[in-house]
Amino acid sequence: MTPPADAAQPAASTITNPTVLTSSTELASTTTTAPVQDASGGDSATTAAGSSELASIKTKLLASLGHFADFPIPGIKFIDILPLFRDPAVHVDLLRALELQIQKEFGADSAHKPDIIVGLDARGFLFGPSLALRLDAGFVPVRKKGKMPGPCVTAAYEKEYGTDYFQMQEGAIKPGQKVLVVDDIIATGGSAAAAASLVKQLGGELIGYLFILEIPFLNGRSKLGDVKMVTLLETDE
Ligand SMILES: O=P(O)(O)OC[C@H]1O[C@H](OP(=O)(O)OP(=O)(O)O)[C@H](O)[C@@H]1O
Ligand SMILES: Nc1ncnc2[nH]cnc12
Repeated sequence: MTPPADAAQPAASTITNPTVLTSSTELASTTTTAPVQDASGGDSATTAAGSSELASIKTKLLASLGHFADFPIPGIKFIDILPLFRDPAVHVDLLRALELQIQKEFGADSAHKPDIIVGLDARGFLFGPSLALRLDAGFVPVRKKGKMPGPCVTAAYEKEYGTDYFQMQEGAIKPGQKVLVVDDIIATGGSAAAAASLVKQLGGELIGYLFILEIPFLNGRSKLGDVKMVTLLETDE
């Protein structure tokens, strides 16, 4: 199967901590258009308190992940993000951390305020719509082939354990709209690169990717080209 023909340059953002992406670097001095306010009236992600809150939440989120050997096929170490949604307190923490991470990474640059959050089938649907509401953006799904009515654009891709097809409904993104692609995990990067190809087919402007978790040894970010990639957590498994 031919993977999407996206560029193969490493993404701009670099991860330094092998386990938790804490805020060791200075936080952005300004915020996105949907800032989170802290108790002092400042934007949370710009304060030391915001930075410390983000680090603390990340530790809790990492501890909530599940780990399963040989699923869905032998040799795969499957990381289960579903426990993040079982406990409402952890679910709230997750959304808060994603919002803070976006503030930190994208700052107030209006060029990086998304019009549309694109979530990938199926786990990107678990948090994409909630995040879109927080960012005052629309939500558009990328689905596996054959699930949506009407004319669709299609992209084939290979992932860590197989080949698949993604689709997006024609007209779901208007030409020139700024798009942030979100998903739970980036492994080989095949799924995210296919989603990017669909966004481009519809004329959207891809401004970045956001993942809850990265599996770095699979080097998925090498498939994403020169587009900003933000990840909350990473694992060395
Ligand atoms: O970086 P990649 O190698 O492409 O892998 C990452 C993708 O794999 C998983 O989805 P999966 O295709 O298993 O579908 P699901 O969400 O429906 O379980 C995961 O939710 C990502 O979408
Ligand atoms: N190792 C993994 N764990 C969970 N989801 C995945 N999607 C692709 N690879 C995965």
